[in-house]
Parts: sequence; C-alpha cells; structure tokens
Amino acid sequence: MAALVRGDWDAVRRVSTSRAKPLASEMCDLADAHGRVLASDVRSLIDLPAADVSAMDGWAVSGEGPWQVRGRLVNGTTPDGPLGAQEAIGIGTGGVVPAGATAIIRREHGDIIDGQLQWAPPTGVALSLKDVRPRGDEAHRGDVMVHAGARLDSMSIALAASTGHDELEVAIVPTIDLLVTGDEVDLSGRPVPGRVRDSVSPALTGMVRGAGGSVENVLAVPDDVEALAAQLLASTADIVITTGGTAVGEADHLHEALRRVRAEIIVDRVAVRPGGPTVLAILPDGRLVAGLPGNPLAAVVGFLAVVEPALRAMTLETERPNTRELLGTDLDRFDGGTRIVPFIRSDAGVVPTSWTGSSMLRGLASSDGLLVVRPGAATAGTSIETLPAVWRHA
Ligand SMILES: Nc1nc2c(c(=O)[nH]1)N[C@H]1C(S)=C(S)[C@@H](COP(=O)(O)OP(=O)(O)OC[C@H]3O[C@@H](n4cnc5c(N)ncnc54)[C@H](O)[C@@H]3O)O[C@H]1N2
Ligand code: MOO
Repeated sequence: MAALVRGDWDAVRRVSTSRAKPLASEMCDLADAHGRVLASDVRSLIDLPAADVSAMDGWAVSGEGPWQVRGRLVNGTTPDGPLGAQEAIGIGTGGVVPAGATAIIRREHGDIIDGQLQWAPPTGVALSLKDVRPRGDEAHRGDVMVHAGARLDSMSIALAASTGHDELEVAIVPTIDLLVTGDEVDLSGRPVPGRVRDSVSPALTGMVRGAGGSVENVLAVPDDVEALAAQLLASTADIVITTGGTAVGEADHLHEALRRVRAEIIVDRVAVRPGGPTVLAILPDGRLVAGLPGNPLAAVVGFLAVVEPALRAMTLETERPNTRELLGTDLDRFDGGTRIVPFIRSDAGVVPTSWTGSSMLRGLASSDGLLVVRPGAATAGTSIETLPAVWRHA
C-alpha cells in the first residue's frame, strides 16, 4: 500500500486507526480497572435493588394503625413472612420490605406506646409506599450498565461493583518503548549551552497513559543509523516511538533506519503545523513505529496524529465525538495545512496561549486543550474544533 505523503490531519488519523491491530483481552480485578478499556459489555448480574427495599429508617406497616410491632428486621436479612393486617415491623434504610406491607412510616413520624406503633404524621403526609425503592428500580438483571469500548473510571467501576461484578474483561494495555535520539539530548540534569534536556519523553509518558497505553522503556539512542535500526528490531513493544531525526538534517536517520529494517512507511509527513515531519511505519512483524519530530510541541502533535488513534484502535476504545468551542479572537489566515494551537478559555471564547512555537511546551502546559485550525480564515465568534487536554487525565 502506498504511504500517505503529507496527508491531511483527519486522513492521517484514519489511516493510523485502520492499520493498528486490536489486542486481545484479559480479566482484571475492579481495584486495578481504572483507566482500562472495557472489552465486553458489563451487564447487571442482579435486579438492583434485588428486592423492594425501604428508603427510610422506620417501620413497614400493614393497613391502618395503631399497629402491633412484630420486632425489627435485622439489616441484611430477609423477612420471615408477610405482615398481617395491623402489624408493623421495624426496618432500616435498605431493609427488605415484607410482603403485605402497605406503607413505610418514617422513624420521626411514629412512637411506640405500650408495644403499639402510633403514627403522628406532619400535615400532608399520607400512608403510602412512596418510601419504597422497588426491585429493579435502577437496573434489571441483564441490563447493559457499561458499554464495551468505554474507558473505565471510578463511576463505571462502582456501577459494575453495585451490579455484582468482581472482575471485568478489559483490553490488554498496549506497550510503548520511547527511543530518544539526538546526541545533544540529555535525559537528566541541567543542560549547558549546546545541550538540550529531554522534555519529550516526560510529555509523552502521560499522554500514552491518557490514551490507554503504557511506556515500558525510555532509551537514549545515538544519532547513528545502525544503532537506531538495531534498537527498532530489539524492542518488543507494540509501538516503538522515536523522537527526533525525522527531518532532513545530517543526523536525521529515521528514514534510512526504517528502510534497513524493512518497515513499510504508512504515513510520511503530515500536513499539520507543528508536527509536519511525523512518520508512521509498520515493521515486518506487525509492530508499529511512530517517528515523532524532536521539537517538543511538534512531538505532541505528531503523537496525536498517529499514536493516539493507533492506541485507541488497539484497545477498541470508543471514539469520542469531536468537540467544538466558540473562538474568542481572529486567527491569522494560513493555508499550508491544519494548525494545532494550545488555547485557553476566556469570557470571549477560546484564544491561543502565548508560547506556541514548535520547540515550546510552556503554552501547552497552561492550556485547556488544543485548537484544530483548518486551512482558511478563522474568525472570532465562529465555532472551532478542539482537542481535550488528554495529558491532564492520565
Ligand atoms: N531544512 C529543514 N529543516 C527542518 C525542517 C525542514 O523541513 N527542512 N523541518 C523542521 C521541523 S518542522 C521540525 S519539527 C524539525 C524536526 O526535526 P527532527 O525531528 O529531525 O528533530 P531534531 O533535528 O533531532 O530536533 C529538533 C529540535 O528539537 C530538539 N530536541 C530533540 N529531541 C528532543 C527531546 N527529546 N526533548 C527536547 N528537545 C528535543 C533538538 O535539540 C532540536 O533543537 O526540523 C526542522 N528543521
Ligand atoms: O512543524 Mo515543525 O513540526 O514546526 O516544528
């Protein structure tokens, strides 16, 4: 298949989605399920609640009062028979309402005098079963509570727990190795003039997690075709991300390394700024290689173009609908492709941050997300597509 060369933003994301192979699934304890992608629907194992239960502390009664009190139902047990006429039984919130009950009386509306329950309702309160939560009020056995493809969060996990689950079927987490190229790049310490501190791997580690994957290794690779090719083959990750070396400089070895390992290039540059030199390739054994530019903001954009869609396809995560917001300012006209620009929200609408250069993360770090600025005019008061700050949800 021919590579998509200087492909449009949406086309690149579609191709990255379609060329990534879904991974298998595994079972996972609820305690470890946060952030995992659900592989099969969570269906309720029970009617919820499983019986008619009282919504209030008080008494279940039958017929008109006063009532003979038959003791108290211990929470967690079921009634040992129906209530007879003029009978009452003490009940707690969540207690199973006995058959024959015709009303719940709240604790504060009744008193026991000589073993008999006397009712002293405030005005307007009638005897009724309105304080009963009927069986199946929230869910019936078999109802789909969480759909396959959902990213599990604390609420969906809690819902699975409330409907009787201890473990869930989830997609296996795709693994990522990050190969940091650039002989001038330091993985730690304070960079002196001429040297650059690696900021791409810290930025991408959280973005990978936010997109459902896991960074297994961060390795510095020298600016050398042999070394890069050897490391591409040695890695066992589902996606190998390289940073730097994508452009046309003398130390830019990515294309040659990909040729040597017989990778098929799927995407060769993207019509986006920053992030233009992004590459996506597939190794003979099916693993993906994403070549991201060395400039940090360009690397983030390249990640969103080719890695994020691939990760979601590998876990079969449901695609989120595009979000749109009101643009708060005119943007300079640009026809050379899509621009991705960090934004913040203001009273007028979304506006670009400062520090949006390809080498800068300062604007992105304080942003609320990214604008997707299509070629052509973008004027204040119109709606514009945005991408959420996925790095923040990791
Ligand atoms: N003659 C041309 N020059 C460049 C072009 C071009 O089309 N023609 N494209 C420019 C664009 S756009 C980008 S983006 C960069 C992409 O460059 P590379 O992917 O080859 O990256 P490097 O040259 O290795 O590095 C670029 C820049 O980023 C710094 N860097 C690298 N790795 C890291 C890291 N892990 N953390 C922080 N900073 C990093 C590196 O020191 C360079 O300053 O090429 C343009 N040039
Ligand atoms: O477009 Mo590059 O990706 O500007 O820095």
